[in-house]
Amino acid sequence: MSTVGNSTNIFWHECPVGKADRQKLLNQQGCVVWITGLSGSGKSTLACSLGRELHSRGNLSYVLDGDNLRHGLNKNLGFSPEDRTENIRRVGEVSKLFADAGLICIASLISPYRKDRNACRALLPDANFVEVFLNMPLELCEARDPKGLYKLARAGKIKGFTGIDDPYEPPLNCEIEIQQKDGVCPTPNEMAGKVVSYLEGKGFLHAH
Ligand SMILES: Nc1ncnc2c1ncn2[C@@H]1O[C@H](COP(=O)(O)OS(=O)(=O)O)[C@@H](OP(=O)(O)O)[C@H]1O
Ligand SMILES: Nc1ncnc2c1ncn2[C@@H]1O[C@H](COP(=O)(O)OP(=O)(O)O)[C@@H](O)[C@H]1O
Repeated sequence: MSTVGNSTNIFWHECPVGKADRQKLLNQQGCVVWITGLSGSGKSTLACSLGRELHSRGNLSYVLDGDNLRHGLNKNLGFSPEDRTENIRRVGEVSKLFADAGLICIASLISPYRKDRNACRALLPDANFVEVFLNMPLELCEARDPKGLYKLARAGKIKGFTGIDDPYEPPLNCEIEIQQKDGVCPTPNEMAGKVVSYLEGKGFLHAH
């Protein structure tokens, strides 16, 4: 019996079917691919491309996209520092559950604060958290501006927009960094290929 946070007198109930059993069934290792970067850097594009590639290889994955989760699980949260932290905390916990289910969980959120991403990492065995930094220049993201949000932020109509008047803290030790090469961004397929190669190399795409 123990106390966790505000929960008192709680127990942990162990089930007979565990992570190892599910991984065997799925023939893969559960993990979290955490994609971070500015709005417009290509997070959702990479998440979808990676999801498609894994699906075609027979691997089960699930995409947790920041924008989409704010339509449900996180719809009571805004973009204050406290709300962003709570947003990332919740998605970190959900990602942990998906990884425990044996899936390749693909989380794509701006997740601008290093300490929040590191807290998500700390929920899992370190090797099972694969941080992917979409390191695209602000100028490129702003030029893309598919939702017109940078324009609104520059006009002062959105306050606290990441990269404009709100901080983004780049990772110091991520597993994968995706950058432009000679001023050219890799294609979505190339970006996904880089992540698949990493997962393959680490043995996540097969049962051990
Ligand atoms: N103030 C502000 N700053 C940044 N982004 C904003 C803001 N207001 C709305 N949006 C839209 O919300 C999307 C980011 O949501 P996230 O949950 O990923 O953000 S965070 O991780 O909590 O910072 C983000 O989507 P992406 O472009 O997919 O990143 C924006 O469309
Ligand atoms: N690798 C890429 N090459 C060219 N365009 C891209 C690439 N990745 C994303 N885009 C485009 O950039 C815009 C922003 O991508 P998106 O995935 O929505 O970013 P985010 O989820 O980080 O906001 C979209 O219009 C998308 O088509």
